[in-house]
Amino acid sequence: MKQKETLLNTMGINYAQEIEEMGEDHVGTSYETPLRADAFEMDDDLKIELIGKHFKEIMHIMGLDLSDDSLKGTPHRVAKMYVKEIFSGLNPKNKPAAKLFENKYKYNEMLVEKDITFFSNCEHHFVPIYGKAHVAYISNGTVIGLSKINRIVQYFAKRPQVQERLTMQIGNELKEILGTNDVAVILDADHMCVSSRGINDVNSSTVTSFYGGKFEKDEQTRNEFLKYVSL
Ligand SMILES: Nc1nc2c(ncn2[C@@H]2O[C@H](COP(=O)(O)OP(=O)(O)OP(=O)(O)O)[C@@H](O)[C@H]2O)c(=O)[nH]1
Ligand SMILES: [Zn+2]
Repeated sequence: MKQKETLLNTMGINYAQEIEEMGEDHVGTSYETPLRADAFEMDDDLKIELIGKHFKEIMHIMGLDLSDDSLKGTPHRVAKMYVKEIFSGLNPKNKPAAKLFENKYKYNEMLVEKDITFFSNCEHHFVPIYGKAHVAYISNGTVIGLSKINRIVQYFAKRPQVQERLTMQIGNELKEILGTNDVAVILDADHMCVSSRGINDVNSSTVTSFYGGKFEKDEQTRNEFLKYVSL
């Protein structure tokens, strides 16, 4: 109960003032998602309750009749979807465990996991970004379970994102887990904030890349990766 009271106090005008007073301090300076230090003091159930309340208010302001039986469950549905699904990657407790193996078979070539479908959301408009991720690494004695590469991509995608940061978060996470700089990531994605609104361009897509170690320094290694990836 105390938790709820304290946290409710952070939700209104005071919260907005607090952010303003912090100025640029609350903005992340690196590839980390800019999160406040108290981001996970609230548990998921409370987050769902509060987001639902605010979403209901948004729908009410738009003039929608919340007694309509198709609309009345929407605030809770959206809140649950935000916390448990499309933004669940904000919470480090949802980070996938990386199953690692010893590279006993001494496979020393690059491994490419390509065409990993991902869904994310643009942090500027909160509408979908969706596309393919292509990931490569060269083992430094450790091998990662293939599905864990997909899971790492999905984990960082499930945040409000810009594509550049998503690319770097995936690349840096793999470097850390695998203990090697020899990691490459390419994302090729469509932004619905560009296609379904605004400039309404349905044909353009965005390509971003991350090259570490040999992928950065050695053109032949990079070209080999690019050969496997069809954009
Ligand atoms: N660099 C980058 N920009 C993005 C990404 N996703 C969306 N954007 C852009 O963020 C910008 C936000 O610009 P604003 O001018 O504040 O927003 P807006 O008025 O809705 O702009 P329009 O989309 O041009 O209508 C837009 O140009 C988006 O295309 C991303 O992943 N990376
Ligand atoms: Zn956008």
